[in-house]
Amino acid sequence: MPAPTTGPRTLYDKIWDDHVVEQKGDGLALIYIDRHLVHEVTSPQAFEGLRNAGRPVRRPDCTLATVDHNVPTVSRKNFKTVESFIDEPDSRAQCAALEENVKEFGLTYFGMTDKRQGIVHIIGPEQGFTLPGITCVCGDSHTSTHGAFGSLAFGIGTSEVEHVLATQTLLQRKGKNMRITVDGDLHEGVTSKDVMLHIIGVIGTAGGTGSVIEFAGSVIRGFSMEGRMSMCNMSIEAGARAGMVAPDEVTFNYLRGRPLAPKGEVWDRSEAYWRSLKSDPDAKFDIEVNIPASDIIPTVTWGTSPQDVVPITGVVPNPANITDPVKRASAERSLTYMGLTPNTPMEEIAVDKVFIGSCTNARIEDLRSAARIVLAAGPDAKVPSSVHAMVVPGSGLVKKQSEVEGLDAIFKRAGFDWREAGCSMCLGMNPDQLSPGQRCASTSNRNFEGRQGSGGRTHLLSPAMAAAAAMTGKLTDVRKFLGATAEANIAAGPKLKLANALELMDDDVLPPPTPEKHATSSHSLPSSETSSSVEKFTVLKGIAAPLHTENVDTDMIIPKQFLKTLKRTGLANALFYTLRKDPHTGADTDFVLNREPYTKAKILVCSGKNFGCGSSREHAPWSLKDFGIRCVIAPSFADIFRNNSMQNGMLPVALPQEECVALAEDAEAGLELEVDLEKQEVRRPNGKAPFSFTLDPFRRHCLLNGLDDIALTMQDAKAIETFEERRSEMWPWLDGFGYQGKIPLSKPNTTKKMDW
Ligand SMILES: CC(C)[C@H](C(=O)O)[C@@H](O)C(=O)O
Ligand code: SF4
Repeated sequence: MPAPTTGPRTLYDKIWDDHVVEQKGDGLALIYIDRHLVHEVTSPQAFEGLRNAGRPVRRPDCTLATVDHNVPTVSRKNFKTVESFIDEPDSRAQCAALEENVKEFGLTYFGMTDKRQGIVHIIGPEQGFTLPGITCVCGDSHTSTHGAFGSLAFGIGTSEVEHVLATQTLLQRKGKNMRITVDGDLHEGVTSKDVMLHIIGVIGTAGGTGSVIEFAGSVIRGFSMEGRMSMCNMSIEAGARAGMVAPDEVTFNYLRGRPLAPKGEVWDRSEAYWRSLKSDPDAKFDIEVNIPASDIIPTVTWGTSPQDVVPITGVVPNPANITDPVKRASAERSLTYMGLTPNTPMEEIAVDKVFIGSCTNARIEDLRSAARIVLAAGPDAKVPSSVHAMVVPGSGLVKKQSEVEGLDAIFKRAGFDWREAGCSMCLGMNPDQLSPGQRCASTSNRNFEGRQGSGGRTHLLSPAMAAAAAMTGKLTDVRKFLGATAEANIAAGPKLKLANALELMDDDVLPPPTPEKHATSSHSLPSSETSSSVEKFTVLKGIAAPLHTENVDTDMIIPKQFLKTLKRTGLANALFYTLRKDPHTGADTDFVLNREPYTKAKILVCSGKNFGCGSSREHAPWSLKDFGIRCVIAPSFADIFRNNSMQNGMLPVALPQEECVALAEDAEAGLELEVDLEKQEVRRPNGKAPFSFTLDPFRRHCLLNGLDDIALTMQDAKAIETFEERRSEMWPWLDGFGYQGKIPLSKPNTTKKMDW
């Protein structure tokens, strides 16, 4: 057994210690993964890797798949097959590929006709697949959502998806412990979404980089599981690897009776363990942030980064007041993109679309809070004809519950569009998209350029605020929908029958999955003979392209339309597509990578902080590599992007900002740089002194030798088997996740109290 952290421990330390299979030194460890969620966008290349290597999925009983990003949200009444239902060929191909893969590898799958289908981060908790104390991963950045249960949950790239499918483990470096405490009383109208947007505004989108955030304080304790999930969901927008909340009565009450949660005596045992999952009173956090609840009022974003927040009572900021030139230029660009004039009151901004949905805010409580505002507007209030407002429940079960409760009728009566479950307009990989110039009040989590559709403008806000915007046609302080008149309108509205979600989960027995081709292997790892596909990185000399942008998000590196590929290659043209192509003519712009000599760049030097923030798409490093860039130099990197790069033989070099600025000047002059990984230095032209950098020794060794993680992990087969034996003894509820025959299933407990 590896040595656990000594002394008082944080919740993160405890979960980490409980999952270390093999300590690799220098903070790096092979950790066991208890739960793996899979969706259609980031899995095809991983399954292909398994297929090519003849590897089975090691733990189908710990793996759950669904389709969410590409699915159309129109009625499925006439659904026959994915092939006939999805018009767009690439979306169709990705969904069809997942259907094939789950059959071939024998995985449990909630497909488009299954009422449990939905956004991967909604269905995991809903089913009780997500549990306290577990490690949970998915090829998706918002896996952080599941941390709300007191689990260590984080997004991974496609190479890591393959690694987990094959070995049920991951090589991970332990992050920093960060605690954000929100204490005090919240003002009326302030929700968990406002709290989180406010936090991101305070710490910035790189504020949590390298850390796992534990959310604490009376405000978080007072939130429901839905509220906690919304907060942990957006930990990724705060730059963190994961977010978590210690489990408590709220958590246990939510989980009790869920189809895949432990039952009977096993429940009692698991609950006793879960109660030990909290940070020790003297545990040390590397970073502590305290936020007074009284500082927060309903919040909305004005720009193209989630940190661009302002109270709804505020005005559009004026870039002229920003002294840092990179930041000022970014703000100016954002305002131009958003079509906003400095100093405009936020409440004067008219919207064309309202989107209530996404893994941040498409749970039952979110829809109830939006419906409440619609009711508060009065019996005859309607969404103005200039606005298209849509509600997209996060899962088939959320949809069903809302319909039993009558929420759909409230929305439809007021003129909202009521849709089927999926990611929808959060990202617009399906037909739900903004047109250029359209402005949307959105309950999702990212307001990046082009996120909801090329040229589309996104303002992030809470479900209640989104509903208020839908009713008025402009961004609106939700507090205008509170008070005596609002209460009278709600009281006079339709009587709602609050339903119990558990009663709708009648098909709680999952058939044991049976693979069509690959035998499942629960106790032996496949051989490590497959040759490594990772290119060695030793010395790289070449043209460096300068980039002066803060927060280079992954949607900017490669927009969503290119995520529909089933391959890892052919993405060179997709790199920085929206910056490289004129949206109207399709002609090349004068973006740096379109100019000589940078069309041949091998290195990218970014002078602004936070390169690669946003999604877990490995397509970002794939497209850089395909273009010919194998090294990015920047002041800081988002964690997932950094990992994804190294999985592909690429080197992310973090240097102090002033050194990045100096290298960008060399690059501007068209001079070559030389990156030497052995010596850990970046050599500059004209005899200027080199800059040193450090990379952790293990990753450096792997890159220098072109070693691939899966082959390395195969060598730890014995340790993994030993870990699994111990896991079955200590946490038996983690084996089999409720498959018939493993853990006896009883009918759900239906006594849960329901509140608005
Ligand atoms: C497609 C997926 C890789 C991506 C993510 O990781 O976040 C998506 O869910 C998103 O929200 O951009
Ligand atoms: S952030 Fe949006 S696109 Fe990504 S998983 Fe959540 S709902 Fe889907």
